[in-house]
This record gives sequence, structure tokens and C-alpha cells, in this order.
Amino acid sequence: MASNSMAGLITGSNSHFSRDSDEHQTPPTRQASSKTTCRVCGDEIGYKENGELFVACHVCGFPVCRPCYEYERSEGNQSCPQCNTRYKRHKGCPRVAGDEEDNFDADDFDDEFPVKNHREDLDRNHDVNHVENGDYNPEKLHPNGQAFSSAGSVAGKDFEGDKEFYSNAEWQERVEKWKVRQEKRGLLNKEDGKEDQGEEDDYLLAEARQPLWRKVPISSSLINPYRIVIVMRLVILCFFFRFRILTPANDAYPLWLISVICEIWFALSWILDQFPKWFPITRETYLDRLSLRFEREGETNELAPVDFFVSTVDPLKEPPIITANTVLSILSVDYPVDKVSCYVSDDGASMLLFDSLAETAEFARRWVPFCKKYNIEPRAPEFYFSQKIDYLKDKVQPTFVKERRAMKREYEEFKVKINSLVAKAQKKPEEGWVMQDGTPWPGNNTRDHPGMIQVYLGSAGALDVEGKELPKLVYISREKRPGYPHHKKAGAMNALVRVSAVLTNAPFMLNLDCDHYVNNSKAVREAMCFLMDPNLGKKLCYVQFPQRFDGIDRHDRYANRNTVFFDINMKGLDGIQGPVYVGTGTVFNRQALYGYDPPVSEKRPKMTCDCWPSWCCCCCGGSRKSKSKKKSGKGLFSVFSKNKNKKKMMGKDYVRKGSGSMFDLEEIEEGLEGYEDLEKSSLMSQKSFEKRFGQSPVFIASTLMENGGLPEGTNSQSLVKEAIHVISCGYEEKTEWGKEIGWIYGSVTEDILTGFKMHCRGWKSVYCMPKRPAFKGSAPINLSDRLHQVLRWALGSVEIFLSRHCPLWYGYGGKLKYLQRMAYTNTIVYPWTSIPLLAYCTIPAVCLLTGKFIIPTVSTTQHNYFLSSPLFHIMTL
Ligand SMILES: O=c1ccn([C@@H]2O[C@H](COP(=O)(O)OP(=O)(O)O[C@H]3O[C@H](CO)[C@@H](O)[C@H](O)[C@H]3O)[C@@H](O)[C@H]2O)c(=O)[nH]1
Ligand SMILES: [Mn+2]
Ligand SMILES: [Zn+2]
Ligand SMILES: [Zn+2]
Repeated sequence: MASNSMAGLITGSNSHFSRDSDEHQTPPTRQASSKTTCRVCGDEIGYKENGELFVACHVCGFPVCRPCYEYERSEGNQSCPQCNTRYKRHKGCPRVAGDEEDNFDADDFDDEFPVKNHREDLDRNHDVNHVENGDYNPEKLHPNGQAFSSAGSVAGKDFEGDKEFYSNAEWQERVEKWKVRQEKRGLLNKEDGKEDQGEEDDYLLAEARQPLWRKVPISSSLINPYRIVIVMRLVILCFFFRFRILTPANDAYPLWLISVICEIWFALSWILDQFPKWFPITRETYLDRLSLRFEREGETNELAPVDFFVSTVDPLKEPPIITANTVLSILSVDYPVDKVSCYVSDDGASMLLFDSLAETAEFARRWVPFCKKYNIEPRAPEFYFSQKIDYLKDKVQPTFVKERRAMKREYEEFKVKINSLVAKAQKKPEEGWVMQDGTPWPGNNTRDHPGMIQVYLGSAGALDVEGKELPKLVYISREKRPGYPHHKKAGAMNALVRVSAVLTNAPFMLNLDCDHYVNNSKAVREAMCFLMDPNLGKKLCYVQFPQRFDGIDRHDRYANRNTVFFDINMKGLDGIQGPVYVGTGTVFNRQALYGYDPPVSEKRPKMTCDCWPSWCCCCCGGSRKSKSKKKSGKGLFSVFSKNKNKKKMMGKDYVRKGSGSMFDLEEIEEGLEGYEDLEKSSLMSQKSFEKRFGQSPVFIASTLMENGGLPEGTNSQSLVKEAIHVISCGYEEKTEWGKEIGWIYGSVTEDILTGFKMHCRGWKSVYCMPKRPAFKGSAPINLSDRLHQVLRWALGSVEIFLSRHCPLWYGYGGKLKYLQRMAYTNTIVYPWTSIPLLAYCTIPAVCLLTGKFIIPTVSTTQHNYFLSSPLFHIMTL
């Protein structure tokens, strides 16, 4: 089954080394060193009764004097001028209206934070204040790094009482590193500005600890009029129905009944549409803080790796040059190269795409360094070169113009090569396609072919022209056999999930359609501001970006832009449980796709089915045994490998050909002695894991690596073999793929279903709208394509409506918020509105033909109801 007959199968090794990143260095301007003057009025900041400096904001420590602080709390907008955090009440301060809200001020996720986090936040503030006052000094650390000496305490509390916080391993580690670096610095510049340097560092450290994102509420003066109009319209609707029901048309009773039913349906669908828009929010991210926190100078880069998925199916409808542009824009994203991998799924098994990718990889060796050197946007060459802007404007490098011209020429050459490949691919030769090395192309029959994988670039592959590493690029065509359902895009994505788990296993994955390129090279960083947030991140299943399009005519003839949906509905959902998944431009949390529940307080994720209330969850098995939880991926991995020979006894016809012994058992078994108990439990859980994830020990081991990464003791050759195994067409049989985990099957709008499943489990999602659109796609710009698309979406909704996943009755007892359920219901019942709409439109014609009228002659007041309803409809659209 497995084919590795392909020419030049290159595999990337998995060594991760960090690179000094010099492109993201924008240290914010330093604050004035004076910590005792008020930054609002310039007065001296006083001291408290107990002789300590007054601190207004416990989050950023922005220096503000007491009178200004009190003015701000009573008269102003009640929050810190720097970080916008709501001011907390100080001891001995007069109570101000709104104080009782203090517990609810931070954000909507606040109520779910474990109590400990609140404490952490508080304690962190101390330390920030410390920093702000120039007293922060790691030298004062207790040898065990657990407590500060209380001598320098300025924040009004004694540090001795707050030891728990400093036992936080992460923080400890950070301080430790910081200390080391500080010492190094000290050696380097002994005489000059050691103090200065320290202060600068203090400031950066404080800045890095500030929140990575902020919720920006939409001002009530803007949103309240809308709410009022909605309520008014609701009231008018009630009057309207009262009137309609009390005045039946006796001579045309059936007609009247139909029209009232239609009207009730319209009213209901209007309610479904309006109410999820009640609490819209927007969010702001702070990329510089992300960089300060995770990309410290002289330390390993701690940003989380991301696997990019691109799906393609038909090289004729989705031209290879477009796919190539998408791939190029991914390879050149502004992110550490060793943390980016790009997986291209080819459901069309086309040699054209295969060859185009080889060319693309070659071109990327010149394109990527060019993008990074001149920081250009967008990094998809086709769209970059067709921009009609003055590209000379803010460019200072003298070489830019020359290099740009050269690059443009090279891109044109590249395009010519791709076009000639396309031209060659127009007519399939009788004997099928033959690869460059003379072997026949395995995918000659697109419905019956083996799985194919080809790895380009990456650390073991080609370097760019400047000798730097490039992200890994992987071509994948999953196995297709007659009789095996392939489940379209959902099936392709699940294959990608498994291949990427085996080859790179990044904790986050970005999913793009082949016609959606990265328009903002910092998009992944934007997503990381949420996903790497220590509190929010663990609860997020994905970050959704709006879908934006190129090449739509000025009047948006076919309503491709979907402004109401992407700029209003989605923001509304963001204020509830999170935006729906729209199929592209989404960064996923890998754990969420594996069907786990979001972590509850301290506990590790557990698995439950959400098809029934929680009392039945014991039947689903698969919950992880507590013993195995603490094990590293390496250990569990070896447990599975060890039990390989037991598989036949378990009644499964699991035979893998030619995979041989992939892992050095002797070596990884070390340290397992004395874990009899563990072995038993993991044997049991192994079975349930296989039922869930399928029979790949490597894949199962990878699911246990909570922060991603590959288990130790693997080699890339055997990993590629395993990758071929996990994309075989029978792999998903008798597993939960597509049912409970990964992309969910059963609808052509698999995206709605997939997002819905995760929200039902209690995950949240976030809507991220950077100023520069993160991704851009090409929308169908001819009528028939657009109609097909809209029809397909409607059919997809109907499929969900008729499936067991219908939001009307699925997942009660779970954690789906009711407004969220309303929104999902709206997205799947809308196609049905066409029926009452049709009926309603024919009623007047029937009335005219039969001469019977369903509306009695109306008085002036009744007339007003009729008039006001459409009026309000226009207003609340
Ligand atoms: O068998 C298939 C069929 C489709 N695709 C890919 O799926 C994506 C979306 O398909 P397309 O035909 O372009 O659908 P659209 O209606 O344009 O896409 C929107 O609607 C889809 C269904 O809701 C979502 O999956 C998409 O992400 C979203 O952009 C494309 O990248 C395809 O290459 C496959 O990989 N395999
Ligand atoms: Mn599309
Ligand atoms: Zn002041
Ligand atoms: Zn502040």
C-alpha cells in the first residue's frame, strides 16, 4: 500500500535550533525614570499612611498621584491611562459608584479563572510595582528563588505572605534566566551604564508581563441605539401578531393561516438572527509584548510552532500558480523558520501540483530572504507585484529598487515555468504521467492511488540563497481506493492532522484554502497573542480571522464580501462563546481537535462524549488514567512500542508491512522499571486510544505531547513511513475520526459542524481582526460559481439540520451557551426560510386571482403597525 517509490524522497530532520531573530526588535520607548512624579499632572506622588509610595494601577504601575487617581475614579473613565485596566479601590479611599463591579471588571473569561489565577495576577502586580520603582533586583532573590526579600517592598503588602506565586515554576525559570543574562551583561560592560542597562531590562520585563491582548468593548453610545431599536421592534411585532391573530379572514381562512404561519417563521428567524448580536466586542493585540515575552535576546525563542495546512483538489479550477502563491506567502511568514511547516494536501493526486511545488520550493529559496530583508507585504509575489502603490515611499535601503526589479524578473520566469507545466498537463498521455526520473506517476488514477508524501526544504533540505534555513514544505496526497469514502475537505484535513502530528506535531495549526494567501505576515503572531496567553490560551479551540477577498467589483455584485456576517455577526459571537469556524484562516489548538474537553481549573483535559448528559460519559471510556498523565511522551511512546507484539492478540488484524522496528526499545524502556501498574493501565488505555485515534503508536504518542513536539528517539525516515500509514484510506475505519475528533464528517459545510462540536465541549474561540487583513482569498466572480457555492452551503446546512448534530437538540447538558446555540441554529435553519418566503410571495397573487383578501380594511393605528414593522426592519438590518 505504502508507496515510497517516488523519486528523491527527502525527509527533514527534527532538530530544532533557534535563530537570532533580528526582524522583530521594536523595543518600546522607555518610560521616564522618575517614578515619583505623577504622569498626569506632574505633581509629586505622595506616600501612604504606612510610608509606602502610592501606586494607582496594580497592573502596570503607571505612576499617578492620589488626587489624579481619585479624580479618574470618580469623574474620568475609571481606569489606568496606560493599560486601561480598571482601577481597583484602595484601602482608605472613598467608595465610588461602580466599586461593586470590581470583581467583574477584567473580562468575560474572568469568572472562569481558577481562584489561583486571580491571586497570581495580584501578586504579579507587586512585582511589577517593584520594577517600576527601581527596586527590582534579582540579586535579592532568595537562593531557592521562592521569595523576594521584603526589604524593597513598595506595593503595600508583605511579600513573605505571597510565596505561592513565586513557586510558579515558569516564573522562577524566567528569573533564573534573566539573572544569568544579567550577569553576562555585567561582565561585558562593566564600567559603562550597567545601571542603565538594568533599568532598561526592568522596564522590558515589566512590559513583557503585561497582557498580550485586550478586549475593547464597543461603546454603549454606539451599541445601545441598536439594542433599543431591536426591543422596540420586538414590541411592535407583538402588537402586530395580536392584530393578525385577532382578525382572521373568515372567507379566506386557509390563506390567512398560511400567511400567519409564514409571518411567525419570519419573526422567529429574525429573533435567531438578532439576539446573538447583542454583545459585540472587538479585541486588540500587542505584538511587541508577545515578542518581549517569548523572544528574548540571547535566549531560545519560545514562540509555539505552527503547522500550516493548505488543501487543494483540482488543479484546473484552482490554478497551481495561486496555490504556489499561497505556499510562498506561508513560507515567508514573519515567524521563526524552525517553527513553521507547510503541508499541502492534494486530493486530485496531480503531478502538475507535485511539479509546481518542486518549482515553488526552488523559488522560495530566493523569495523568502527577499521578503524578510525588505519586510514587504503581502508576501505572495503575484499580489505583491500587482500592487499599485508607490513602493519607493518608505524604503530606505538603496539596494531595494534594484533587488525588487530583479526579483520581479525572477518571479516572471517562475511563472513561465509554472505555465509551461500547466500547458503540458492539459492533455494526459495514453500511458499516464511519467515523473522526471522516468517512473510512472503513482497518482495516475485519481480515485485509486497510494498515499504520497514528499518533503521539501526544511533543516535537512535546501537552504535559502543566503544560507539560512527555510520552513519545511510537505506535499501529501492521501491514499484513495474505490469503496472507501474520502469525505472531501474534512477527510483531507484529518489526513493532514495525522501526518503533521507524526512529522512535526506543532501544538497549533493554521488552515487555509489553497486560494487564500497570507496577506499579513504577522497574522500568526496575532493569533499567538491569544493562544499563548497563560489563562485564555488553554481554553481556546481556535482563533478565527475574517475572510477577505481580492478582486471583488466595487458593487460586490454577488455579495461575496458578507460584511454583515464578518463584521457584525462574528463580533457578536465573539462576545458570547466565540465566532463560528468558517473553513479558512483559522489557527487551531491541536488538543481541541483531538476531542478533549477544555481544561477545568487545574485538571488535565479529559475526554467525554457530549452526545448525552455527563452521567453517561463513563460509557465512552478513553479517559486518561491519572498515572499515565504524568508521564512524558517519551515514556508512553515506549510503552506502546513495547506492546506492539501484543496487538494480534487483541483481535485486530493489524499488520504493518515493512515498517520494521522503528524505535530503539532498549533505550526508551529505561526508567520504566517499577511501573508495573502503569504498564497495565496504559495497556488498557492503549486499547481505547486505538479505538479513538487509530492504530498508529507514533500518532497516539504524539497526542500525549501536550505542548507538541516529537517524542525522542525517532528518526525521520521511519516517521515518513508512519506518515504514509496514517494517510492510508482504511486508517479511519472503526475510529472516531470524523465522528468525535478532527474535522467532522457528514456535511459539505464541515466547518460549521467542526466548530460546533468544539463549542459544545465548552471550548471558546476568538475573533481576531488585525488592521491589515490577515488572509485574502479569491471569491467566485461569476454568477454560476457563486450560485453553486451558495447552494452548496445551504445544502450543507440542511445536512446538519437533518443529522444527529442538529443544534436544536444536540449537546444539551454540555457547555454550549444558549445564545451560541441560537446562532448555530440560525446558520442551519436559514435555508428553510425559502419555503415560507415562497409561500408568502405567492399569497398576494392568489388573493388577487380569487378576489379574497386576508387583511381586513385597516384603521389608522393598525396601519401604523404595518408601516413601522418594515421601517424597523431596515433599521436593524
Ligand atoms: O475533496 C475535496 C474538496 C475540497 N477540498 C478543498 O476545500 C477547500 C474549499 O473548497 P471550495 O470548493 O473552494 O469551497 P468554498 O465554498 O469556496 O469554501 C468555503 O466553504 C467551504 C465549505 O463550508 C469551506 O470548507 C471553505 O474553507 C470555505 O472557504 C478548497 O481549498 C478545496 O481544495 C479538498 O481538499 N478536497
Ligand atoms: Mn473556495
Ligand atoms: Zn497627579
Ligand atoms: Zn495600569
